[in-house]
Amino acid sequence: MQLKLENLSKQYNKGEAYALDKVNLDIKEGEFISVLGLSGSGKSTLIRCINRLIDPTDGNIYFEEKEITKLKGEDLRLYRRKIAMIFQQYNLIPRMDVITNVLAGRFGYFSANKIIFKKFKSNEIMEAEAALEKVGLINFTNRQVKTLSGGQQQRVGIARALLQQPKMLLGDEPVSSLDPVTAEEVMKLLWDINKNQGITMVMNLHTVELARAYSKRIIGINKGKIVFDGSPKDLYEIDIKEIYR
Ligand SMILES: Nc1ncnc2c1ncn2[C@@H]1O[C@H](COP(=O)(O)OP(=O)(O)OP(=O)(O)O)[C@@H](O)[C@H]1O
Repeated sequence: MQLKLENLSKQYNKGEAYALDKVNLDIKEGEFISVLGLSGSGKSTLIRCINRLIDPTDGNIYFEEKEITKLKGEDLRLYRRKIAMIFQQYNLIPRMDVITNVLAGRFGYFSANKIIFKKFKSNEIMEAEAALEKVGLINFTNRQVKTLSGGQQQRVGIARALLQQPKMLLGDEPVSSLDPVTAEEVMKLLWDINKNQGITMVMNLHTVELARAYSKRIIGINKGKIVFDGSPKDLYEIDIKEIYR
């Protein structure tokens, strides 16, 4: 198993409802998983616990058989390099050019200052160009990010994630800000990367249609609990009602 969650719970504030409630989940290397649920159901909390952007209140997380629930410092940094993330609002530096934004992937989770003052080596630049080639943006390396369309910006986000050479890619509603056609194109790109590079995908998605079309496994969350875990063909109307109840 690549990732194992055992009774994972998250309560942000004492007395409040649990955002995640005793979640158990096994993820194999190379899976393409979509996570569905209402706004506030706990989708973001789930993926942010996986990459330890937030600390779970209870339970355990194992990655490649190693417990990572309480990693700190350098160990946590090394773990996070293996788990890349893409976001609904892309989280790029709009004023900077495409290639610099991609090179930020070198830092895993980056700070703008570090990038501005960093001199990159030629092999790092070649890697960034290769990532841009993969996402179809090789002719945009010197363009300021803010001049790109939403779909192109998310491609930059994906290229940046690839530069981390991750084993798993997490997406927090990565196509929710895009029009339906562009959303499909970005999903197709993620699907290709999953197929060709074997990177495990866990994507929070906002439509059942996208989840059905691009993932092999769908996880439905309602009020912090997993209420569906199966293949798209086993997702019936009654399951969808349960997820969006
Ligand atoms: N930093 C926080 N502090 C307190 N409560 C939080 C925090 N982040 C999330 N929550 C709460 O935890 C619950 C789950 O939120 P989460 O963001 O994980 O849901 P989601 O399914 O990703 O929703 P959305 O699609 O709207 O982002 C919600 O009730 C939310 O209000």
